[in-house]
Amino acid sequence: MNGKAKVVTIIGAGAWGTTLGNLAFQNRSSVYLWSRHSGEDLRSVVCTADVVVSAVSIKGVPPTIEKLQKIGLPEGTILLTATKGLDPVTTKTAFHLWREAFPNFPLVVLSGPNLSKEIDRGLPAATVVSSYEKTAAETVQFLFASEKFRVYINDDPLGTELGGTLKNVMAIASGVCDGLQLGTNAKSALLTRALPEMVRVGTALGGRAETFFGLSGLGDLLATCNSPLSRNYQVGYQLSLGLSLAEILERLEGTAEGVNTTEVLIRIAGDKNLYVPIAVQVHRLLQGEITPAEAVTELMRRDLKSEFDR
Ligand SMILES: NC(=O)c1ccc[n+]([C@@H]2O[C@H](COP(=O)([O-])OP(=O)(O)OC[C@H]3O[C@@H](n4cnc5c(N)ncnc54)[C@H](OP(=O)(O)O)[C@@H]3O)[C@@H](O)[C@H]2O)c1
Ligand SMILES: O=P(O)(O)OC[C@H](O)CO
Repeated sequence: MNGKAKVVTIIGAGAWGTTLGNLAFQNRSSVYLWSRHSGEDLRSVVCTADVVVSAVSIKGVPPTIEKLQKIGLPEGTILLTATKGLDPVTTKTAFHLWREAFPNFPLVVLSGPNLSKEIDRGLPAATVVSSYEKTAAETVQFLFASEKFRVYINDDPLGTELGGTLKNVMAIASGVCDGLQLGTNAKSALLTRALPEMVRVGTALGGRAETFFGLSGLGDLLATCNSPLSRNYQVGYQLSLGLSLAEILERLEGTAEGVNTTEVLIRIAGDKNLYVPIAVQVHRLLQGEITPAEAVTELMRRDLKSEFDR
């Protein structure tokens, strides 16, 4: 299948699934946006699709995979995952879960600095689609690319996905930084130190270091850590105002994957002996063990070290 795909089924009618559906529709694809609440038969909309997109949050990935395994997809269907999270049970990324479940299907990751509300307004943005199968990546590239949405490809799906996943933890820290009005120097220091922390974890989990310096790593870090549109940033910002995590999540519009990702990341870091000082403080903050101000103090009073150590 070359050029623009004709039939796209998007599983998950949340903010991101809806935005991706609109992008594909504007490119003249036939788009089915499927939600658990739509009442539509999933089998009928996936079995006719050239591309099946999973735009569900990480907690929805295992049940979605289970449904599709029961249905059985036609050979050659391209699977595209747009989730940015870590599975709390296995600690795996969505790419890993999809790969294990559908080893013989072309699998593509989409990740980048993509705040859906900006894309919905028609503002220009760029993203990355990544796959070990270049033809599948190119098909997805043409499926979504437009003058408003520039789509790059690469062949590091894990690194691409982990950039988008790990930056959510940093976005919570960034929201705290802004909420406490710590200033531009502090924000710059935080984001600059966040990137090597992401690289350390991301490469330990199989991503390539260079990928984290691209759109799906640094690009998404900058977008999410600087925008009040980010749900993860909002969590950090509101924690800094003294709200409890439970209060924040109750009022939050949509999913903040970083809350779960932080917890899983701390487990991974413990198992693999990875140095993740920012994530540790975000975790303690989310657990209610320390205040936002104490988290900042803890980061500032660590042993002095060489800039490029560990
Ligand atoms: N919003 C963005 O700007 C953006 C951009 C890039 C990436 N992402 C990523 O895309 C993913 C979805 O984000 P979102 O913004 O669309 O979230 P959202 O608006 O909160 O929607 C949640 C989505 O997850 C699905 N879901 C939740 N629990 C599920 C379960 N138990 N079983 C099956 N499906 C379940 C929902 O499916 P139903 O429709 O069936 O309810 C819905 O599609 C996240 O990993 C996020 O990090 C979001
Ligand atoms: O609203 P957030 O924090 O999930 O961020 C949305 C996207 O991941 C930004 O690229």
